[in-house]
Amino acid sequence: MKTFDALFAELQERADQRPEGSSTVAALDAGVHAQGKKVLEEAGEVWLAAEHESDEELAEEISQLLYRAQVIMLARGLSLEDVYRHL
Ligand SMILES: N=c1c2ncn([C@@H]3O[C@H](COP(=O)(O)OP(=O)(O)OP(=O)(O)O)[C@@H](O)[C@H]3O)c2ncn1[C@@H]1O[C@H](COP(=O)(O)O)[C@@H](O)[C@H]1O
Repeated sequence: MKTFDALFAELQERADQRPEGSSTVAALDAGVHAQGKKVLEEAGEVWLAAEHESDEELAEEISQLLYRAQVIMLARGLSLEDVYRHL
C-alpha cells in the first residue's frame, strides 16, 4: 500500500521526468492559483463526505486532498521535512 512519503517521491519523479499523460505534470503546469483551487475543492468534498457519505467515500476524498497538498508542496519547492517539522 502506498504511503504519503512514497506518493511524494513518485510525484517528485513525475515533476523531474515530465512523462506524457501525467496528471501531476498537468497540475504543476496549471500554476499555484489552480492548484490552490483544487485543494479547496477537495477540502470541501472531504467535509461533505464526512457529514453525508460512507467511510470508503470519505477515505477516497481524503486521499485526493493529500494528493493536492503534495502538488502544492512540489510547486512551491517544499520538502516533506519542511512540513513534518511543524507536526
Ligand atoms: N493520487 C493521485 C490523484 N488523486 C487525484 N488525482 C487527480 O485528480 C483528478 C480527480 O480530481 P477531481 O475530483 O477534481 O476530478 P476532475 O475535476 O474531473 O479532474 P480534472 O478534470 O481536474 O483533472 C484525477 O483525475 C487525477 O487527475 C490524482 N492524480 C494522481 N494521483 C497519483 O499520483 C501518481 C502520479 O500520477 P500521474 O502524474 O497521473 O502519473 C500516481 O500514483 C497516481 O495514482
